[in-house]
Amino acid sequence: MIRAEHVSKHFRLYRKPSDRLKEILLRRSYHSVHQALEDISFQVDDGQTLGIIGQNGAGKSTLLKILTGVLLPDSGRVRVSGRITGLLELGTGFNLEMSGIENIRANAMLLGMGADQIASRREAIIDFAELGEFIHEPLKTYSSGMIMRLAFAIAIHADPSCFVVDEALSVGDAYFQQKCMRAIQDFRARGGSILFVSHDMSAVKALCDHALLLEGGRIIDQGLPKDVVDHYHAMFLHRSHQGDVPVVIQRPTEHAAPRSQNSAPLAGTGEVELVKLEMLNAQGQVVEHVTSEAPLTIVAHLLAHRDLDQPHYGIGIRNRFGHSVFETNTYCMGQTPAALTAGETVRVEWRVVANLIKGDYSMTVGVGNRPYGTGSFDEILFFSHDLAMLKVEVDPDAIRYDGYFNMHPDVSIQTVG
Ligand SMILES: Nc1ncnc2c1ncn2[C@@H]1O[C@H](COP(=O)(O)OP(=O)(O)OP(=O)(O)O)[C@@H](O)[C@H]1O
Repeated sequence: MIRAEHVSKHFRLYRKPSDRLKEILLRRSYHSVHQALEDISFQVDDGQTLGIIGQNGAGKSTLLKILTGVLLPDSGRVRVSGRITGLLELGTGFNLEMSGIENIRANAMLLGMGADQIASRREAIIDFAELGEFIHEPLKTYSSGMIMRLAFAIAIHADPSCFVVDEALSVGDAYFQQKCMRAIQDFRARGGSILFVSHDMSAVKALCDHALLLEGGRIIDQGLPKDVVDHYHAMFLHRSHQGDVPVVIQRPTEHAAPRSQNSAPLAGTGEVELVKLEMLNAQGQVVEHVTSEAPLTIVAHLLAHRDLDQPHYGIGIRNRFGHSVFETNTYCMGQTPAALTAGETVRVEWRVVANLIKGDYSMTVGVGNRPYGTGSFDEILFFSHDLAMLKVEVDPDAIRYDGYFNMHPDVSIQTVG
């Protein structure tokens, strides 16, 4: 269990190093104060994973340093039941002149392991790191990925009760990253608590039980990973908007229930309104459920409150974890929709085949203007998730498959020997 209670931390910023000395000698202030963390409180229970997200400089590393005891908070306190380890400050305490084996001993002692414990875990650490003969070579001959292997192997074998997973994990190759993720999942299944700090929002949604969003050193949102990640994405839409009207970012208040079709958009200027969103079956009837593999038509009626010279329309389907199963927009599809005049309503009809596995899905709708790049827009007029729910049921006679969706494989089998 990890608990942070009202943790705050500031840094003094000096414009030049000599200002520190001047401050002492002249007894005048030569610094400005930067509040890196302000009143941070949360708890991660045993067997739980908390995702910490936020833009560069939001305070994530500072928070991790305080949790792991590398930095002291100005006020507030942190309580950790047991040992907290991770890859923070990758290889802190490693000696580059010493071999991998020698570093295992030194680093494990730094993490608080006793001599007997180190001796009994040594082979397991060496096996996990898979460094071959390099384990006998000095660390200065290692690549950053090899150092990460060693650091992770030691940290996960140090019997932690809390494990910090941060971007340092991405230094490893794909094979080792997957191995680490499996070890972390096992650790969680045994009751360990995990702090997961990442810019990979899909991973946050897939791995975490809860998430918190930091901005300017404060927690501006916390809750289900899916909702907090939506909020984070909405912040980017906010920033990318170049128009005159401020973007409205609205957090859904009720996590479980889908928002009504006329609720304010999650992000957008509000200059386009979603009047109606319907799903129709092959017979043109409005439905909320569909059989896997059946045709489905999604119809959005969108009312423009201002002229749009290059409008584009987007659609998305997400599963119950908030993972995007499919999304596209008319720009990505190479379409050039007609310009819209204020007061006009446009009917956008998407005809798809619901080749999805059984489950609950939700609809995303977006409207942008003036596209550029690989699917970005100068203006986002409307963008909202969870607008309508779709239940996909499985036809027992259909081809059986698992995963997210049916890729309609073509298979051939030959006897070759
Ligand atoms: N030792 C320090 N002295 C002065 N300012 C600091 C120090 N460490 C961090 N800061 C400042 O505190 C703020 C938070 O930094 P922090 O590294 O915690 O952010 P972050 O969310 O981890 O960012 P990133 O995603 O880029 O790693 C930043 O504005 C940073 O410049």
